[in-house]
Amino acid sequence: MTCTFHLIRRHDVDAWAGSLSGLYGNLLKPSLDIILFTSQLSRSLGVRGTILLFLNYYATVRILRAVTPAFGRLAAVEARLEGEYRRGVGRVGRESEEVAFYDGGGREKDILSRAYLRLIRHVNSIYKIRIAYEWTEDYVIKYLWSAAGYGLIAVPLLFTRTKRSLGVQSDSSEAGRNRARDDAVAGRTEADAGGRLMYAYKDLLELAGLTTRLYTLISTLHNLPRTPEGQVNIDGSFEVRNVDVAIPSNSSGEASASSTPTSALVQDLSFVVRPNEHLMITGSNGVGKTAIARVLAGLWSPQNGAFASVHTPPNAHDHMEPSVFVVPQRAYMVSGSLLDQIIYPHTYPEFVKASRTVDELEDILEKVFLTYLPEREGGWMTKKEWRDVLSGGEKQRMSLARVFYHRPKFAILDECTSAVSSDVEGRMYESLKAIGVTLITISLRPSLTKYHTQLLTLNLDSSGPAQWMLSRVGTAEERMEINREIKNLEERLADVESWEARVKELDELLSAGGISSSADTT
Ligand SMILES: Nc1ncnc2c1ncn2[C@@H]1O[C@H](COP(=O)(O)OP(=O)(O)OP(=O)(O)O)[C@@H](O)[C@H]1O
Repeated sequence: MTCTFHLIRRHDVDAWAGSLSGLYGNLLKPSLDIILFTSQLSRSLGVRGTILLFLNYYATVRILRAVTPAFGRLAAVEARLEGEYRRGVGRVGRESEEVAFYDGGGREKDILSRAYLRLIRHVNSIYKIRIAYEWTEDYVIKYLWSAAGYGLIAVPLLFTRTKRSLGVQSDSSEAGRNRARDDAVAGRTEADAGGRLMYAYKDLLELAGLTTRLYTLISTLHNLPRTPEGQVNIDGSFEVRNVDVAIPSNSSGEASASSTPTSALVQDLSFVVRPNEHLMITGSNGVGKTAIARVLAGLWSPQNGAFASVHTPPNAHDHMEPSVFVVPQRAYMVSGSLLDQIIYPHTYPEFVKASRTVDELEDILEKVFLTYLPEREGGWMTKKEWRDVLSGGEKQRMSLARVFYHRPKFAILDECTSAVSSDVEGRMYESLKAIGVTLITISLRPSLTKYHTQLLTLNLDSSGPAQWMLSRVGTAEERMEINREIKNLEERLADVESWEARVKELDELLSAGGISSSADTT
């Protein structure tokens, strides 16, 4: 029994706790080492001690099982939320120009903030659950097992009548061993502190890297060019005067003061688009058509110093709808429901606040030939990755649906119907004009010219900026009148031959009958 007393000591108790932790960590399956350990220990503990030991195992497992949260499910939800947030950040980064054209910054910030808050709330809830769980785990494993250990140590004392003097002797030698062990622990702790300092250095380096990244982000944001001050034309026209269109030349994006003629894509551009006078901008690839759209939308500063100006019509009084709406070349689909696609960059609460209705949206879908979509996709509130679900032509028609929804005074359409068939394209253009939207279309399709009244043609010039020419297209009535006149003249030209033949006949008659012609008489 004395032997038992020596064998079961504090470090044995610690070892049990460690083994149990390992056992629990291995999903409660008895591992080989715990079986060996228990069998060894049972020799010293006897039958009662072993039964108590197993009862303790059982109690611990039941308690930990009862308090263990579903960590697997929590981790899966965390991964999904983090994925959603990162996908959102990636989308905005990748399609930043489209978002800027739509003026959708606020909407995107709202979407990303919501995704971030959902993630952070979930992570915080995991931390809270983890604290409660780890607290319970520590208490059960440390204290329940310590208590059990001491109980087992007491077994020989409680159930035998041997002399305690032996225990006293052993105590004094035990105290010596304990001191030695404490010294060893102190030494280990110092070494451990040194190790922690090294880890702290690594953490500091990581922190410095993150700080640099943050600094770069803040200084880049700080250096961004100020959005050009919008000048408003009270008469409601869109006016561009003496503007040089050039690629922003430095990282700060400021219009280059030394903007030489060679750096400008188009030089000294001027035109006025009055309401219902539609302008088409055409020219070969890379000539600078989209660059003009960027200047018109206020993304690039107009250059040419004080001479340059871009005047836009004033926004609506309630600021709910913009006076100018841009549909970019690449169709942009926002994350959200089918309804969100049409009302973008508005949110659903804004849609409700503006008293707009689903019936209106159905009318709009009719105008862009997408009436089948809500039924096919399972309703207006269906959420999908629309970028992948809709075809190229469907995405472009959805982009045009936004113009029908927002009804701006001017719509800048940057080759946004290139994947739509010509007849459908023409009908959509007619519908837009019918609701009073003035079009500024960028296109390479000559078939679109007839929907416009002015044509701005850009011609590439290898020696410098593109040459531009503004011409009048004419209304449909004017074109019909000209056609009528041409037909009339052609009909009259067809009679020329018969008139010539008659003149010849008359000449022959005069010469044969001796009748002198009026010309001869005179
Ligand atoms: N951000 C930029 N940085 C550098 N070069 C640019 C930038 N944006 C446009 N460019 C260049 O400016 C020129 C005009 O581009 P732009 O997109 O306006 O052409 P485009 O006439 O619209 O052509 P396309 O018909 O192919 O759409 C191109 O040579 C293009 O490479």
